Amino acid sequence: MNAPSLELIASCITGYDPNALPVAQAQEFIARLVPKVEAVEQLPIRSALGRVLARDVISAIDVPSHDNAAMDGYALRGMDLETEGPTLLPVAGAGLAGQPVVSAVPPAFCVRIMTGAVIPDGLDTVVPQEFTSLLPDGRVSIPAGIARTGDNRRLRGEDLARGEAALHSGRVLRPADLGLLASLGLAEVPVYRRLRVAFFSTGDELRSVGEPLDEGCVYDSNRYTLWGMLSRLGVELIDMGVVRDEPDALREAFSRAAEAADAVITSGGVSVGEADHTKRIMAELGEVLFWRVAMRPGRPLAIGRIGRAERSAILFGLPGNPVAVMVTFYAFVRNALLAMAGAAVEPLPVLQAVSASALRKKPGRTEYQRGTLRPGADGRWQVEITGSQGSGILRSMSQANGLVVLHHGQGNVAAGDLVDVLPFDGLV
Ligand SMILES: Nc1nc2c(c(=O)[nH]1)N[C@H]1C(S)=C(S)[C@@H](COP(=O)(O)OP(=O)(O)OC[C@H]3O[C@@H](n4cnc5c(N)ncnc54)[C@H](O)[C@@H]3O)O[C@H]1N2
Ligand code: MOO
Ligand SMILES: [Mg+2]
Repeated sequence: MNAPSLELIASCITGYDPNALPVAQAQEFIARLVPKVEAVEQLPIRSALGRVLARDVISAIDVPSHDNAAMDGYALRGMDLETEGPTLLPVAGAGLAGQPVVSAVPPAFCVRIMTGAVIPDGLDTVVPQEFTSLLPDGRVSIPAGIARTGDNRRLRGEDLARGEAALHSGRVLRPADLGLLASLGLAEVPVYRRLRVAFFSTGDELRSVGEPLDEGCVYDSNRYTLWGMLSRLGVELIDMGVVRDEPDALREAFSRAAEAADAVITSGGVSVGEADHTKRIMAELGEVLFWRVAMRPGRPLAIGRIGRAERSAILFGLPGNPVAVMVTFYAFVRNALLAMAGAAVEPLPVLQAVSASALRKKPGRTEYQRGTLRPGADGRWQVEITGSQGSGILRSMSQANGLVVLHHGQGNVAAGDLVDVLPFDGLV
């Protein structure tokens, strides 16, 4: 991969300011920076759920392969329908799904037909049996005006015609897609190899769950939120644990991570404190642009590359504060990893909701507030902020079901104003 330098990418971004980069510019920068995996593997379709399709899938057959009935009833020729009075037709045979009518249907005859059965040649209309009556002489009676030519007929190729693209490369395969692939008779599909993502927490104060909590320490929660968010993206996870705020330990961890992974995510040590070595070590081993993104939470953020050119990994040095980790993941890392994995990244759904309270907001940065979305009595969505918004307060994140996005240029919000909300369900 021929990777341009970070400075070159940065210079392409208009009005680039490393001290207060607007979120949209940071996203653009990252989109230019990330390479896409190239290796492709062939997988049985069930194993491909959640994986990224690596080639367009073109249908080799018509689906369905024949015109067939959409209802249980009688198949007939539309031209035989009387306009005045009932239509009376003798029955020439029966067709079931998988057991077609074998002989030709004579003119002015109908056949008994079940849903999914092939419509015999020459017939074009299906009348549901509940609209008909069977006369003692064996003829079927269809009242006038209840049937029209072409009713209840599913046409050959109406789902997918031979030669049509069923799915495009970059598709993250969903349950309906597995069904669609199966309906084409495909047992396997080509998908990109899974993206490998290494992650670790940095900080002398961090203890892992299961360890005693020493004086002045906190449990490492970032590896759990990251694990959760990454798991939902379907990437291969390499959990490298907690790394102490020591340059040698960090050097060793970064080198190992860059060898093993396509992307490395760390939390902590990217600010200006005395133990904030992460950024410096990243710069020593790779190329780093340290931004103060104009956002809250998540202002300090180190993005770059690490390792040798031919085996370099993309680096996301996230701030240590637990909510900043999640917000920066949603704002930048999610889409970047999807793009690296070969996925066609779809814009996230944004809802407009009525803010239940006034919100203080300074123009000139993007703010993300944790909120609860509920349907309001007037049919509009309502959003209420979930308590303290400090970037170390995980509880208000856990209580929320979405992030209120207060945009770069936006100022204070009054109670009753409409705000944009990113529902968590769409996020990861
Ligand atoms: N003088 C300045 N100080 C700070 C600034 C600044 O601009 N100037 N920015 C603040 C902001 S905003 C953030 S966010 C943090 C980012 O700090 P670091 O990335 O250096 O992270 P740490 O200092 O290592 O930790 C910050 C905070 O988060 C806790 N933490 C860290 N890792 C974890 C973890 N895995 N699990 C749970 N909690 C974690 C850590 O104990 C600290 O309390 O800097 C501000 N300071
Ligand atoms: O980015 Mo920091 O999270 O505002 O505290
Ligand atoms: Mg710090």
